[in-house]
Amino acid sequence: MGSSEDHAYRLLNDYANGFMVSQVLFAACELGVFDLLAEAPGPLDVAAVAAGVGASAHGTELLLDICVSLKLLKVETRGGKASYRNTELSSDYLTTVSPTSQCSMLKYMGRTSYRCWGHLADAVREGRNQYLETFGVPAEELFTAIYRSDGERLQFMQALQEVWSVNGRSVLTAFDLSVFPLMCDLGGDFFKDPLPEADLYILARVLHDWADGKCSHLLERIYHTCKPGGGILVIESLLDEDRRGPLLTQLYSLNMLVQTEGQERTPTQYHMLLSSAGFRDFQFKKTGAIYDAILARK
Ligand SMILES: C[S@@+](CC[C@H](N)C(=O)[O-])C[C@H]1O[C@@H](n2cnc3c(N)ncnc32)[C@H](O)[C@@H]1O
Repeated sequence: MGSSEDHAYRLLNDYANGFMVSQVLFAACELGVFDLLAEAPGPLDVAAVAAGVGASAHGTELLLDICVSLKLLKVETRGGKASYRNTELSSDYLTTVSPTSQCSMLKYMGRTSYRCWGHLADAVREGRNQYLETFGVPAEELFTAIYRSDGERLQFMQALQEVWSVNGRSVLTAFDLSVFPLMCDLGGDFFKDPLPEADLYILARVLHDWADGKCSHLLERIYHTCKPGGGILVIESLLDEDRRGPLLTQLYSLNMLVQTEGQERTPTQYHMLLSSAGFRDFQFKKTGAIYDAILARK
């Protein structure tokens, strides 16, 4: 007990040091390490990477070697000189040119979510998001901090799309949507503006931002505008019914606490919200990927 050989102690250390791994990813993307290596004609040494990303040689060397340990980079040493190149993982997901790039998502997480998570204990204590403490923005303005500049707005938009470049297929093929000729992804102010008439309304990662009252208000508005026989496709990460998993969805729910007014929900919770708004024929599909799909009909 209590020795560094102890499994429990190692696990504790892994958990405690996990934030450093996230920061390595965020920083390497922010500095453009993977893009530089993707554009280079061959592997680059520390001095070339440091010069290319405008960073210190010492810091760059530490960062690159950790990336090797994390399997984000490969290193080869010739004549005592180390040269680095991207692995398949970083080429696929960490270079901006890749169609499955997650760079904007990681930059958004580093610049926005991570900063809110720094106030997690307060969020738990107070049961509300931490925008005021983190960005000086009123807690009820959920998207003011995220859209705090044109650059951040664009970054967030790209981040949203990046997730679907990897996860889109599994949620859009969960149900046969060919019976819905006219689909609508809502824009404008969906709480106030008139909604366009459609056969299918897609609400992806929207309900998890809001408390039950606002979700019900939005779903009732959609129900009233939806064509008879039409439907609603809700795309969210579903919690297990006992709310004790999956771990990633539990973490997302905590993220909703620090960043929104909402939470991740179980299939039963979504069923209740949808049926009280009038929707019937509730079906849900766990896709096995990060996001799941729910379909209900008018
Ligand atoms: C978590 S994002 C999900 C976006 C997109 N559906 C996706 O899955 O990639 C939530 C979106 O809701 C939008 N939003 C927030 N309040 C809104 C409102 N009152 N009317 C319309 N859109 C709103 C935000 O701008 C943001 O783009």
